[in-house]
Amino acid sequence: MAKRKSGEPLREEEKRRITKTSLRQLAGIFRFMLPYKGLFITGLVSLVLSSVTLMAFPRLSGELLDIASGKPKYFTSINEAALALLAILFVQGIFSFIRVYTFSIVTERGMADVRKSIYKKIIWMPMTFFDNKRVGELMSRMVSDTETLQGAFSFTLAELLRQIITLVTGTIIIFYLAPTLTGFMLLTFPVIVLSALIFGKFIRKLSRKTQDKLAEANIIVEESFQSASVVKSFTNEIFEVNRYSKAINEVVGTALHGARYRSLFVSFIIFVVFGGIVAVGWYGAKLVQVNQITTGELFSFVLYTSFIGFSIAGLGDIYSQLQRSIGASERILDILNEHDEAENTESSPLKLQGKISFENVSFAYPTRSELTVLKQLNFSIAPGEKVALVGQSGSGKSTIINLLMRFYPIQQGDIKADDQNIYNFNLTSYRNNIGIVPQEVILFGGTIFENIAYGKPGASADEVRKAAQQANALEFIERFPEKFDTVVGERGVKLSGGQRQRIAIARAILKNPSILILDEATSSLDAQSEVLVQQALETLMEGRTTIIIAHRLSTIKKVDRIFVIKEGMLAETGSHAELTQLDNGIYSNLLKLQLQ
Ligand SMILES: Nc1ncnc2c1ncn2[C@@H]1O[C@H](COP(=O)(O)OP(=O)(O)OP(=O)(O)O)[C@@H](O)[C@H]1O
Repeated sequence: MAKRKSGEPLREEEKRRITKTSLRQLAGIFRFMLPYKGLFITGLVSLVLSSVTLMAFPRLSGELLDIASGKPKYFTSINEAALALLAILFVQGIFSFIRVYTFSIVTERGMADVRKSIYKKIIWMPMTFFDNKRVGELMSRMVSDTETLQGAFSFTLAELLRQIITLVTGTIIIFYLAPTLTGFMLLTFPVIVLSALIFGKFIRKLSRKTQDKLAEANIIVEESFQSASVVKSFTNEIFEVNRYSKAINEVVGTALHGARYRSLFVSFIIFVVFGGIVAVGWYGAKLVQVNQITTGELFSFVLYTSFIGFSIAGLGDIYSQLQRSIGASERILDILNEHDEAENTESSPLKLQGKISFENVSFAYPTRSELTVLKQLNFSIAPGEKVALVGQSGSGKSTIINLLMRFYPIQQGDIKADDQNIYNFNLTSYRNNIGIVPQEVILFGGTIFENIAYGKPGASADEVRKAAQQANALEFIERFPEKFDTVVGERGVKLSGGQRQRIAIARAILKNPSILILDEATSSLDAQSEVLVQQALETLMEGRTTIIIAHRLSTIKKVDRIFVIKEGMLAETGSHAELTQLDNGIYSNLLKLQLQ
């Protein structure tokens, strides 16, 4: 997710009206700053003091000129005035240091708390949440929204306050210093501000168009790089180059169209602003001539107005930063207010025997409520029994496992473990009793040791070694130069499919669950790996209730019972021998197909 720079025009979805309610949204995030409120207030006070102190600077600079021309007001010598200026710089330096440092502490710590809270929230969300959200979207919540807020708390809010202080005190001082000149200047002001605002808005619209075009071109890059194999297999390199060139040419066209107006805008602004300066300078010089103000006062006036001018110019950017921050805090609060699965009760030790029963279970995924995936499903599996789920793709096998894992709430019926409703257990205690060896083994980027110990965080080296041995993994691990410390995953050694499966088996052995779920890999391993994996699985299955989503004949033959699932219902049950005897049975037909 690209970081949005300040000064970049806001996208339509980033626009937020700054109202009481939207500011309250931003304030909602403030609760994360509350633990550091003492520091935050110190920062605020330092900010006010440093801004106010700095406002003495233009006046004292003017005083230097007045002393030189023999019309001193506050000091008698240039040296004295220069020393006072240095003292002011020094004092405001101290205040600025305190402000920046305290704000940094508050935002770094506060935002770390926000990040931890979002992460904790998301990782505890139920599966339905992950079905609805894309990982990229969640990442941007974690990365760019928190970054925007960090900017808001460490910089934007402070800047807003500083600009307002400068604007208000600056205007009061120039009114006091040279009322007629200020009056004259204020007359020229609306013309400059209004024309800049109207023209500026038009220019921003144009530059947003360029950005949209650039985004379109970037999508082509992203898509084609991600699907490089598709591009190549269709030999569409030239087609893609042309597509990208066309998109980039459009960017240039739109950008140049905008550039014409931007160039006009820049020369216009320079003319108007400097025109204003000339007008004020002309009028100021006349006032000096008739001794209504001193040269020093005119100089101070010019400095103050430039301070004020910069503040006004900065406010526009701060306004869009604030809008962006309100959007970010809205999205973050939305996530933080979601209902997660974290339970208030401590997980207690629970050791199930492993009896499983589905009683009249009907289910539709929350994201596709119109499709009933499981229909009045009934079955019971005895402790230690081995069952294979067989059925066509989409028949509902994985769904049965998802429900057993309590990934989704069911709409009808009961799922029981050891004759108790599974929804009555503490979720963590319950899931601790189930081990899964998935079809696609996903290893984390750490070492082999860490990946096996994932099954039992805090496991000792001996336990991990023993699990690896039982999973037939020890031999290949020992052959790596770094043994258990070998880094797997994205970087480092890539493990073969069979090796990855054995790591997953070792992980499950270490977890020592009463209920085991094996989702057989569809892609076949070479004969030797297959034997090693099978042996490891048999060790793993010993004494555990096992449900296998079966694809291989060799596994199916060995199980106690086979459940044939058809369209979310149990169509046939029995042992391999029993089901093969059925004339025109689904299982026997499937078998014939496989054998063919
Ligand atoms: N997360 C989900 N959200 C919505 N619908 C889903 C979800 N997961 C699966 N489905 C739908 O539920 C039905 C059953 O899918 P399921 O994954 O249980 O089938 P399966 O028998 O395991 O298939 P396969 O052998 O291909 O893995 C399918 O129609 C599928 O499209």
